[in-house]
Amino acid sequence: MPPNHLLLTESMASPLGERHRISRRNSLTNVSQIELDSVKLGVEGWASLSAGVGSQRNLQEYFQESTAADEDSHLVEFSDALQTVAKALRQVAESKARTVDEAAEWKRKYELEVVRCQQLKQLIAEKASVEENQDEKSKSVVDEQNDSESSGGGHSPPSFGNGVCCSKEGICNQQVIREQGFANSSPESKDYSDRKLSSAKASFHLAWGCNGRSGRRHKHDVVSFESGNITTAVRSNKQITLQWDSPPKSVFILTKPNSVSVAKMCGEMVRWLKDVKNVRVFVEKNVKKELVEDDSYYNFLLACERDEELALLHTKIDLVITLGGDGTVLWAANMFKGPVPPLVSFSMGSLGFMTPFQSDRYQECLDIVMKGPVFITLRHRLHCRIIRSKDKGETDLEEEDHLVLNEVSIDRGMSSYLTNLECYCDNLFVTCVQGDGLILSTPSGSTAYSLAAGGSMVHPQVPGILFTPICPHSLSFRPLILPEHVTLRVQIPINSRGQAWASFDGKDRRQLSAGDALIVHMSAWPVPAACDDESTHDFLRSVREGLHWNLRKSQSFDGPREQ
Ligand SMILES: NC(=O)c1ccc[n+]([C@@H]2O[C@H](COP(=O)([O-])OP(=O)(O)OC[C@H]3O[C@@H](n4cnc5c(N)ncnc54)[C@H](O)[C@@H]3O)[C@@H](O)[C@H]2O)c1
Ligand SMILES: Nc1ncnc2c1ncn2[C@@H]1O[C@H](COP(=O)(O)OP(=O)(O)OP(=O)(O)O)[C@@H](O)[C@H]1O
Repeated sequence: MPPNHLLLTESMASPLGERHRISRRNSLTNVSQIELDSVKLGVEGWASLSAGVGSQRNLQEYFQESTAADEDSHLVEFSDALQTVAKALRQVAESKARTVDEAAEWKRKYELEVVRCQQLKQLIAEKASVEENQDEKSKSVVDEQNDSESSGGGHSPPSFGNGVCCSKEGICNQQVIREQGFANSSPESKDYSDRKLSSAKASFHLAWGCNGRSGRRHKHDVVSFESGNITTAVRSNKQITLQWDSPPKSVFILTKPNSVSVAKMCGEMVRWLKDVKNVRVFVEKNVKKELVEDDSYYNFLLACERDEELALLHTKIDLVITLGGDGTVLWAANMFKGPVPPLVSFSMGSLGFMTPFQSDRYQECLDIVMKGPVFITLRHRLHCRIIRSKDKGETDLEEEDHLVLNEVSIDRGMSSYLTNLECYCDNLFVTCVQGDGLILSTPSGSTAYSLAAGGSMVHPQVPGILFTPICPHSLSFRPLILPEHVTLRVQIPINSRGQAWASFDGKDRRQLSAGDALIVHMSAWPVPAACDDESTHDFLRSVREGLHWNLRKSQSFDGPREQ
């Protein structure tokens, strides 16, 4: 027995013990395997000693090396296993998010289909009533003729314009305003007065031409109505013209709050619209109250008192007028969750990027717009849907919809962590936003928050969705512009460190928790904004005058020095 036998067996105990533990954890070995290993190690150690190489130091090094190598290989195995599990978890999360997304998309299609069916039903009912009216009319004419023939005189029957325009033109914006169920209303009932208001809504059509108003090229009608509401079913990047078929009869004025000059202008405009233009004027509830408090003359003003009335506002209003800045335009757009009547925005704010009309020339401007034809910019909006995933339960999903004219932004709010936003475009993974957040903007919003975050300025008629990161923590994360038809999904990963916050046109902040998703696509309901001059001229003027774009003193040229 060598003198250091004792030392040898003690030194062997520790590494084998460690190995034993690891093997047990992995359930790969059993007792006999460990015994075999011990014998092997003992023999190898003994052999090296007996070969005369061994010293106490050599033995220690030998055992340290073999232990480290063993541990390394098990750690590698362990980390491989962890990676496989992580990959599987990610695939499950992705497929779940995809399913949620697809469900939302189907729901959206279903809702559109329901709307379409309702409109078709309305159309059919409308045609039937027109035919009935015509039958009755011809019958009464025949009756009258008979009467006059029999009595030798008489007068014409009362004329109801109901549906004549629609029967003549096919689809026009009159159709949407006739709510079902009015047929039996008595003249005293509220329904009847609503109906009177509704059926007085003006009719118009849109057209686009390649060279604008003065162009010689033929202008084509754009059938972009769905029962009279402007949709983006047919989008055109050409200049669009709005032509009234009958003059506008009802106007809704929206004003910036807490401004004396705006309130004064509103009062003046209301008088002019009533006395000179003879139109019905709607204002917000609080505005009517303030005006009436000052002067009882304003008692004739109409205001929507109930939410249900607000939801049907588009069926009563021919023209929306805003007095304020861009915020008032956003406010007006937000009031219409579906179709939006043509909008005329007067500049009474500081920047006024989307407010082309000068308020001191309001009579002249409104005269032109109400007479038509007038150029309009179809400002596209984004439809945003928050899908909540409470406790990750499949059935426990809450949904919430928003329509934005500028943008939806997702930021880190009060959290000091970087955002971790997984972004998908039509279910294709795009990127993970690590930074302060992300802006999904319309071309109209490209000159607002997105611009401040480094996004491009885009003409409002260019169809697309801007994908602009906010302070990304990566040198190569540049903004993108995606085509208008895509559906974007921003997913808060389950393992996200912090929460995120979504804002819609800078308002209605909503917290997004891990597992929640935001789905964004182009809405079918744009804001038809009247142009002062023409869409491109208005845009370039705003860029130059509002933002002082590329303002620089020209270099001087005094000519070459004379030799
Ligand atoms: N860092 C930023 O630039 C920043 C930060 C937050 C919000 N915003 C913008 O403010 C908007 C909300 O506007 P608000 O008036 O209710 O808030 P606000 O009163 O804070 O005004 C924001 C400013 O943005 C301007 N603005 C708004 N929409 C614009 C557009 N489409 N093009 C050019 N400028 C525009 C307004 O004229 C105003 O000067 C949000 O939709 C967002 O785009 C910008
Ligand atoms: N009718 C309204 N009711 C309540 N709030 C409104 C209304 N119209 C506008 N606002 C809000 O008032 C704020 C200021 O409005 P707006 O941006 O039009 O004026 P401004 O700040 O003077 O103009 P600018 O944006 O050009 O600087 C905005 O936050 C907007 O959301």
